[in-house]
Amino acid sequence: MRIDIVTIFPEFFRVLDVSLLGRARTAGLLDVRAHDLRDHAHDRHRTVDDTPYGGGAGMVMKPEPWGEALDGILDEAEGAGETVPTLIVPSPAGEPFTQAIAAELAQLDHLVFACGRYEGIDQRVVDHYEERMPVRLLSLGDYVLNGGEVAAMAMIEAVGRLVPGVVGNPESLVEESHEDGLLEYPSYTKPQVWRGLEVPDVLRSGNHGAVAAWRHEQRIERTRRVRPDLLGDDDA
Ligand SMILES: OB(O)c1ccc2cc[nH]c2c1
Repeated sequence: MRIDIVTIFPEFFRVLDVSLLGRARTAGLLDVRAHDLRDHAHDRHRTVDDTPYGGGAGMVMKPEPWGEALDGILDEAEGAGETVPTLIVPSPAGEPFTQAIAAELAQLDHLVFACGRYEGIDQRVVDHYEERMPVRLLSLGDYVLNGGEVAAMAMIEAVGRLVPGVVGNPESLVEESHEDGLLEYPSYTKPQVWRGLEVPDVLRSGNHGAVAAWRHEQRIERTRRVRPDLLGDDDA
């Protein structure tokens, strides 16, 4: 999977050179490229924002630098005969980003993240590129960050780890929270007793069926307690 990120803070994404995603990049499973939006602003001050039409506080990101940056990525993909990438725009006004959407995006060949700042990106950028490629406005949750970079980082990690081969043992992706609508079961490791707290006996029983049943019940109980909204009416 190729991932392009357009941002005024490309250095923010250097962290993707380490850990799991760093190894995936080295292995050629992920090709992540951060682009500086200011490289596409050609005035002396490399201006990427301006005052909002209609007034109001703050600044809006100008459409021209975005057009040049996104055209460059699109034209390269089209010139190489590649599939049209999907544009992801992190936004508090977007649809909630979920594990299901992460799994859906992990099937694609090429994602482009447009990281806004200030009061956001001129709406005509989304309107224009909806004519050329799939566009998804996605929100991390019902809160507001100062820009799209943190949200993009979270989404890239959630998607990237689902790309086949990135996680060494695919089994570790099964029964994770939200993978199948339930939260994950509690996990334990040695020592058997820690500060007077014991590991549940069933986990040391060697009875795999009993362990599986206990874990499933724990998932339902935890989901019912913490996230009843994830359960259907007859399970809540
Ligand atoms: O909360 B967010 O996901 C988010 C995304 C993009 C921008 C741009 C300016 N503020 C933003 C907030």
